[in-house]
Amino acid sequence: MGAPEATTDDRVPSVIVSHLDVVYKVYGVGKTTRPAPGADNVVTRWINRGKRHMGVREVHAVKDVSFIAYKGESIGIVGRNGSGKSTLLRAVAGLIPAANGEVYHHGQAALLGVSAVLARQLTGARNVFIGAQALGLSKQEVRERYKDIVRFAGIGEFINLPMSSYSSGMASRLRFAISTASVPDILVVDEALSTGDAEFRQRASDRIEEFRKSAGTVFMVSHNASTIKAQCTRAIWMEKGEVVMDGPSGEVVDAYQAMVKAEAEAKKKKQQAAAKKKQAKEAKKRAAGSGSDKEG
Ligand SMILES: Nc1ncnc2c1ncn2[C@@H]1O[C@H](COP(=O)(O)OP(=O)(O)OP(=O)(O)O)[C@@H](O)[C@H]1O
Repeated sequence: MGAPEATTDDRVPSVIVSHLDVVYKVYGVGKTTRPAPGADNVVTRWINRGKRHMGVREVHAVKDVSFIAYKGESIGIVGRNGSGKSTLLRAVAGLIPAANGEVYHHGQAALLGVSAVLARQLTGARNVFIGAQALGLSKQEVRERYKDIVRFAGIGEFINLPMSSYSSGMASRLRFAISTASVPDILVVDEALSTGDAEFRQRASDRIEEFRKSAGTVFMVSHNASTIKAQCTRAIWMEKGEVVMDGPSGEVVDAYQAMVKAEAEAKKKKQQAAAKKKQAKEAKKRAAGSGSDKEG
């Protein structure tokens, strides 16, 4: 299925993904390279000296993906584990290079997540400054927004304690609050809404919705398909690195969930059939055993 029909002609593209391929190279897997049979002689060994090539495995995580995202859209990516959702988001945020194809941005893209720069041994307060500055805010801007960030995180006095003493919910709330202190044109959210309590999730989704309405573009991944349905205007279903469906979030999520359900039912049926077969085999064995006992 193609991208959703334009409802108006004045939609403004924010991200254009054109025939995008992302390939990971995993080094050090498999066997060392061996010379071809018959070629293992002094000369080839000398030529290959020092080249103890470990195998390189390529993982083609995103395959020939194309779509256009518009301002004011929130796009959820659904798909099973390993289907390429996070890789696609990271490529959209400009964090992974394309092996082929292009990603064009109209505006600044940022992955929601400052985890990499935060330090667990430092206080939440210190991390607010580190994280917000990493997002490009000046010290003065962080000072101005500090109270808002802390209020949004809702962690009270804990802000003055090291982050290592936080529960995972508290840490993720603070990360979210810091990450959204500076709002880019294109916001990429990777599973941020799955943590925290219901109240925080609501506030987080309100913040994302506000951002979308102010003509930003939001991309998000969530393993919870209902989050995508509730939060997004559009969804893209990925399967083995390829786009299976792209359209209104309700339709795409329903189709994805129907596939997951059908697969689970088929698996259950297969397991039941296998169990039945095993039972029949055991019964046959027992019957044969008792027959030979009688004979004996
Ligand atoms: N850094 C990496 N190096 C090598 N392979 C990777 C790397 N990151 C992801 N992959 C592989 O790329 C494929 C897509 O992974 P990706 O994390 O994008 O999928 P996903 O749909 O987000 O998965 P999940 O739902 O489990 O988070 C998988 O086969 C994964 O093993």
